[in-house]
Amino acid sequence: AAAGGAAHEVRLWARDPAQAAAMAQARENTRYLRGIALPPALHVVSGAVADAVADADLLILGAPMSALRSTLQALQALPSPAAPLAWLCKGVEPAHAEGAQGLLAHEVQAQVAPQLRCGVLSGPSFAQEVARGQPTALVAASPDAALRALLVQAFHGPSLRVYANEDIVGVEVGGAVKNVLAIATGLADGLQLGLNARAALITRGLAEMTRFGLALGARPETFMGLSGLGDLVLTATGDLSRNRRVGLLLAEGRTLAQAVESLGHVAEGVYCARTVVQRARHLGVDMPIAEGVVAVLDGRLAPADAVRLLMEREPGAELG
Ligand SMILES: NC(=O)C1=CN([C@@H]2O[C@H](COP(=O)(O)OP(=O)(O)OC[C@H]3O[C@@H](n4cnc5c(N)ncnc54)[C@H](O)[C@@H]3O)[C@@H](O)[C@H]2O)C=CC1
Ligand SMILES: O=C(CO)COP(=O)(O)O
Repeated sequence: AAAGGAAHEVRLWARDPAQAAAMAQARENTRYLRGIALPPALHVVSGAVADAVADADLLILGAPMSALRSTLQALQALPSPAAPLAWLCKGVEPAHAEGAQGLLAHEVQAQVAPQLRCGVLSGPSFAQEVARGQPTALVAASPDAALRALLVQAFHGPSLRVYANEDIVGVEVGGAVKNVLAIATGLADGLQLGLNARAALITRGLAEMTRFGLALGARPETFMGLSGLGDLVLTATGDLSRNRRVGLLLAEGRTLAQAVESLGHVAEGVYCARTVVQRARHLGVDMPIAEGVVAVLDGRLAPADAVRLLMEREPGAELG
């Protein structure tokens, strides 16, 4: 990464020592980013988390939502306070033993590591394109203005524009819900329902995302930004999306297990769709497209029947 012309010294910690050793030796992450050389200023390490984060100025968590709570707990348990942290996770936390359902990442952090200075980096950003240096715009969200500025300064560069937003609720809702909606457009495209159907799903999906976010205290404008409309358009239409590919595979007649197996990577929408819908119901928010996705994922509805039920709903006001 380059900021203000200066290269950062970056330590990439991987939990699997064998994987870390292979990356360090090949100077490439062959599983995720084949053909892209790791920059010389990036050092791959594994072992104790405390050693990996020692002396760091900024921590970035590039792992799925399922890893967030345990990672925050590990940072909270360090003998000296950890550096500020930004996560890349897009989703809501699955149900867990303490009973809370569908927490956003900053809500998990407030529970387990409230002293940590935290934020999220989000927005339309397929990893392969970012790694190739293709132009990308991101959003850095945190209630902490100094951390937003630190993230912008650290990541803004010739191929990466980073905008700051204080609305972490809206940014995290956008990142979570767009994954569920990308499964929906994958289903529709897999069924060859046409471009009109896809545009309708994206637009009415954005309305669902916005209703859900407003009920959680987000600002409406955030959903018109990079982490809302921006990431929704990317993920719902771009075939690099794992969530969209799950929808395409289900529409071909694959089972969910087969679809997940053939992807080989995490599609967060598969894990968070049910909890998003449960939390929305609890808040009294109507999310018919997300409900349809859950019914398909659960095997209660065939993809074509889910679309038919959406079309058969009572007519309503567009802005209602
Ligand atoms: N891949 C992409 O293009 C983008 C992904 N995201 C989001 O970032 C998050 C991570 O995405 P990916 O890297 O694609 O996910 P991934 O699931 O493919 O893998 C991330 C890495 O995290 C590791 N990991 C999993 N659990 C862990 C744990 N408990 N402790 C330490 N490491 C652990 C995995 O072994 C893997 O190496 C997701 O929430 C995703 O929605 C956001 C923007 C773009
Ligand atoms: O979040 C992403 C792009 O912004 C990646 O989307 P997928 O997880 O669907 O691949």
